[in-house]
Amino acid sequence: MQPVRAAGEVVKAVEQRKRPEYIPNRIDDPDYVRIFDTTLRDGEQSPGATLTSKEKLEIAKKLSQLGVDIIEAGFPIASPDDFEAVRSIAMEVGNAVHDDGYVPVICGLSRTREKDLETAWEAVRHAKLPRVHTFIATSEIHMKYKLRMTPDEVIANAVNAVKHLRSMGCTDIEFSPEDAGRSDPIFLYEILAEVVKAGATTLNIPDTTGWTLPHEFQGLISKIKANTEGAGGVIISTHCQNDLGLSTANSLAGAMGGARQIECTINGIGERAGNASLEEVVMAIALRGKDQLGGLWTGVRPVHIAAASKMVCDYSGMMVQPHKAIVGANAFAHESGIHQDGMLKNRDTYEIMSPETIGLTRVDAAGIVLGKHSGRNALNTRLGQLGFELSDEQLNDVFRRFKSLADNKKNITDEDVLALVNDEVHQPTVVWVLEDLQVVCGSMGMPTATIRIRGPDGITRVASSVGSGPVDAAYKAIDSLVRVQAELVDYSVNSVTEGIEALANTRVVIRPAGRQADVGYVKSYKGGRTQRTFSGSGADEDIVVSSARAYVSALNKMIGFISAKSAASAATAAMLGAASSSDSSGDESREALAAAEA
Ligand SMILES: CC(=O)SCCNC(=O)CCNC(=O)[C@H](O)C(C)(C)COP(=O)(O)OP(=O)(O)OC[C@H]1O[C@@H](n2cnc3c(N)ncnc32)[C@H](O)[C@@H]1OP(=O)(O)O
Ligand SMILES: CC(C)C(=O)C(=O)O
Repeated sequence: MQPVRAAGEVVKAVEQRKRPEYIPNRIDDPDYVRIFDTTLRDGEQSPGATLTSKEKLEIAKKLSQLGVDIIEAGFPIASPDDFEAVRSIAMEVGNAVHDDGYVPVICGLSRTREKDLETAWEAVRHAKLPRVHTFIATSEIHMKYKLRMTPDEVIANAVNAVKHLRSMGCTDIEFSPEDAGRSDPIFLYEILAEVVKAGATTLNIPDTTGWTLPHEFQGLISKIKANTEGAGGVIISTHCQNDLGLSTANSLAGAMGGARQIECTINGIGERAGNASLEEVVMAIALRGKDQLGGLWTGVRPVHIAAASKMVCDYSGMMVQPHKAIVGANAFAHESGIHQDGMLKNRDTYEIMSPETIGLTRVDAAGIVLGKHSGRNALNTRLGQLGFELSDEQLNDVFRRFKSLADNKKNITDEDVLALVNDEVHQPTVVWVLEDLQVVCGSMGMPTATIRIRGPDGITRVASSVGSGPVDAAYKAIDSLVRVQAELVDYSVNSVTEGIEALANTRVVIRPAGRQADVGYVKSYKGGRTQRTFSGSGADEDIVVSSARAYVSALNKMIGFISAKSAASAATAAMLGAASSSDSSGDESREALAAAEA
């Protein structure tokens, strides 16, 4: 087994290896696999992923930093903008030679038509290492229905295209028999042999519809390799679409079958279900190349993967799902208790690579995300980071409440944890009880709330207020009677039952503000101090009522804490609402409180 810390060393060692000199139809190291990135061509074919020329140029620079061998920059005949994007990438990125002599090959895609080929060559030819990639379909269904050509016409088109490229001075020529995965292998051998004779230097084998299985694709590649070997030097390449979710597996199987170029995209974006994901292919080879893939290696520097992934997400608008391998938000996050316990004891228990390997740094060394499945060890560790040392008994109490909170709230934040501890330690000694609430709201006029609330002295008071919305109006009405100053830190609503009459469960977190702002801080593990917070929850079919209940409950806890600190003062007594008037209006109660405060 390759332990993870040692895997980090393996990655570093790969990064320090010098890639073989670039020769189109030959690689002097038999284990070196070229990475051909087609994010800007196949990736841009993802519905809705259109990129501007400027974005393409930025991505190409990032790909060069990542160290991919070939950048397929676009399909120049597709539009003047595509042409310009490919041309500027060829001029700029294709001439920016790195200190170690590496510069990416810049490639443009083209049909077999002369005008396409000329446009593609014109777009790339100023790069230091220009390549044109031409293709034509070879499966029966494509030839018959799409191209409406006989197999002989397809061969003639392919051969003429390669010859035309040669005649223009292009010496790095990739040819793809589109839909090879569903083509007759005998026909493939025939057309591939012809294009190699005509001058093709790379034979790319596209599984255009993601139809093949790994063992099948490996077999196809090894037979193609055996059949073309006699034709002279040529590199075999894979291009696997992901329709059955097998693109990475098929690409690796292709490499095991003898392919020495893998086509892939950042985040696996591409036509339909996408393409093989660069980060998956590269990391699989980096981590398992030595022991399981016959010593294969690539020139990609994994430490730039996270940044490249983020850039492609941002520019293409194609978000990565949270559980995406390598680059998903959860790829290095651990939520369940048993895993968190393992991670805290030794990170190799649940991680086969560290996030730093792909250029990520994480705040929490063990990648712990508190949630429904967390255990005591994880919670206690986070509490320790937040500056708390709890007895076993206190931990058990907090843990019980933590579990019930996690049942209703997806993400448990540090604020939640702080509020739980504070709530547990500072139970309310005085209680305001929300009796009634009425709101008027809608698209006309000012949202208004009227509340009837009973104070700790047993007296019921009424107040009204306007606000920016019904919840805000209700909170302001409550504030006018319960005279503590609080700032809302967090507000969340979950429906705890299904259907139209679902029960809304609201949770708020508040902290003392204004005159009370200075009451009690805890040390934060990020440095500095964190103010105490107090949480409250309320449930009701009416979302405003549940919000008001949650707020009153949090206020009660905060008042309990403040009163414990200064129980004897008259001002505190007033603040707690211990005024003597009975069933009064908001104004009367405010006057009574003001008098008591004086
Ligand atoms: C598997 C792949 O991913 S291949 C790459 C796919 N990418 C793209 O298509 C994106 C860019 N494409 C485009 O902008 C346009 O399709 C263009 C500019 C290339 C062509 O546009 P149009 O000339 O209007 O043709 P249109 O797209 O409608 O049809 C494609 C034509 O190319 C032909 N064709 C398809 N592949 C090839 C090929 N490899 N070689 C020659 N002709 C081909 C088709 O048979 C069809 O011909 P027809 O019009 O005589 O029936
Ligand atoms: C142009 C070729 C390589 C392609 O994208 C495919 O067949 O999927």
